[in-house]
Amino acid sequence: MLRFEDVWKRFGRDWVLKGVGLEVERGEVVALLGPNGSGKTTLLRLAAGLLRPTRGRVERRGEALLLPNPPAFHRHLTAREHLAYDLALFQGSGGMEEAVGLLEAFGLPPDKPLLAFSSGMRKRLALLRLLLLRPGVWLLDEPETALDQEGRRLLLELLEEGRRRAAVVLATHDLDFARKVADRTLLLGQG
Ligand SMILES: Nc1ncnc2c1ncn2[C@@H]1O[C@H](COP(=O)(O)OP(=O)(O)OP(=O)(O)O)[C@@H](O)[C@H]1O
Repeated sequence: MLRFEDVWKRFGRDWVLKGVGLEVERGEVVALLGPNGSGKTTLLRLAAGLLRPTRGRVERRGEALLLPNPPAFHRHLTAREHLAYDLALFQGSGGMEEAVGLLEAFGLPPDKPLLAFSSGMRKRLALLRLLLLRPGVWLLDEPETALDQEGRRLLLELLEEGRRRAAVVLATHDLDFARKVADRTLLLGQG
């Protein structure tokens, strides 16, 4: 579903990624590890097609959804309005009835503007979009942050679902979390 072939990325004079190779198929969860500034977010943005490699190739089959950290939303919309907007943009996704059911299951108020959501609530909404919009490639930037215990439980369940439906790449600083959820890890920032 996702393939990086000898990918190099430079910003100005600084090389952030140097010859990254990566292949992720449906059914696999790969964790990106590495210190601050080692290029994890850059790799996710390349995978999403938001950046181009300076050298090398990035290939992807199917739609990708990037969950940035913190999640980015149109803050004046309510959760229900935002999901209606998302559904209009994404092909092959679920319907509004499913959206409302998921909001309930994730404990989120449908009619409150998102600017009144806490950071954990925004994170939950971002995770919910993965189930609703059904992308083939899930790109998650520090998905475990801002979540309470119940939110973390939802995330672990969601990643099991992700493993069934998609190719999943996630960036994290939490080694225990990476060990628990990932089939493989890729360590960035090593020379
Ligand atoms: N658009 C950009 N323009 C210039 N430099 C950038 C840009 N995006 C990222 N960088 C630089 O690339 C390097 C890698 O950044 P990136 O955000 O990918 O790291 P990261 O591993 O995700 O870090 P963190 O763990 O802090 O989230 C940093 O030095 C950063 O300043």
